[in-house]
Amino acid sequence: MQTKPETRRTAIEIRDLRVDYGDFVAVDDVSLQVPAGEVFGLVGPNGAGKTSTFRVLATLMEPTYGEVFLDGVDIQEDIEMARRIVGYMPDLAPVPSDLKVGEFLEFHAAAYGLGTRQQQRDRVAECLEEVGMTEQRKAWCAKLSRGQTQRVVLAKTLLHRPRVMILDEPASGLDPLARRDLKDALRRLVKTGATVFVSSHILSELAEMCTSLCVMNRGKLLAAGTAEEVRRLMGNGGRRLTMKFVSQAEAAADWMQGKPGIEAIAREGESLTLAFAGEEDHQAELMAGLVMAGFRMVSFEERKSSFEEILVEVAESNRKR
Ligand SMILES: Nc1ncnc2c1ncn2[C@@H]1O[C@H](COP(=O)(O)OP(=O)(O)OP(=O)(O)O)[C@@H](O)[C@H]1O
Repeated sequence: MQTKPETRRTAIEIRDLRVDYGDFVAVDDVSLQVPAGEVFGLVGPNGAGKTSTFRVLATLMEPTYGEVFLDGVDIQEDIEMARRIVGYMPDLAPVPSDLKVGEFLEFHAAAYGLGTRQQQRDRVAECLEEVGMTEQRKAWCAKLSRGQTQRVVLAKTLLHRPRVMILDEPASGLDPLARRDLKDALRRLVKTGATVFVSSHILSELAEMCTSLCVMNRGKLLAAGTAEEVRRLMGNGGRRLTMKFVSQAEAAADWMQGKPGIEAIAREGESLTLAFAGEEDHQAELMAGLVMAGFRMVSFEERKSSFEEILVEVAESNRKR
């Protein structure tokens, strides 16, 4: 029996979002849909426009133009409802040094109007448990480590049971163990039906915790999808071809100049590494041509550019401008 594919509702929809600071365009016509239940990553180098995008989603800033829908609610039409839906954890959010963890969270539970005092305390206990900080309830905020502080701020973000969580660089400065705990907490959250949109400028931080992701650079969205789809889209199928010759590598490099798909050739001794973006046919013609021209090849290896390499190239191309 065939089952109908499940269509998931869209938790975050961004349409033609633009954010200007004076003459400077920080977010440039970004459109994106994030299905419910995802841990969705936003990757980009410093200054890409991640925080500006997130601040609009969190209703902290009005866009120059564009629309944002959270769980179907137009955040500019119904800001009150949007604020009930969204939970925002800013980059390096401060915690008050003169409060204990429990006091800090109870203050916010009261500010959110989360029922009676007892219900507020119970909710604080649940959120502390969710982030693995139950034992620190009586600790002074000032005494917390960086990872513990991040977790307390995450607990604060969870208090009002947001259906859409916007987390700006939550893993920055965390050690691998704390990152794993964060990943587990996010996975648990999406199982309860929440959607998480999380940013980082370091892909490896996100790759392990996200189901899908998008890449932003200089205000523009470059690609979105699974890590593999994004790699394909951004790398333009880019791959490295490495070949080793018995001799005459330099002559082989001359012979290959200008052939279809070759973007760059680097030589090291009798080895050549090609940045190659051509079709498979071009690759086959290249190999056959080399052999027919009499170049004696010892080995030939194809390697796809890793996603991290593509991101580094993006960041470096910014620097060169
Ligand atoms: N209030 C502001 N006034 C003027 N320019 C701003 C303002 N806020 C951000 N910018 C600029 O907008 C661009 C995008 O900044 P944004 O903070 O959104 O990027 P980001 O991807 O979060 O960067 P980072 O990873 O460094 O935090 C940057 O060039 C930044 O200098």
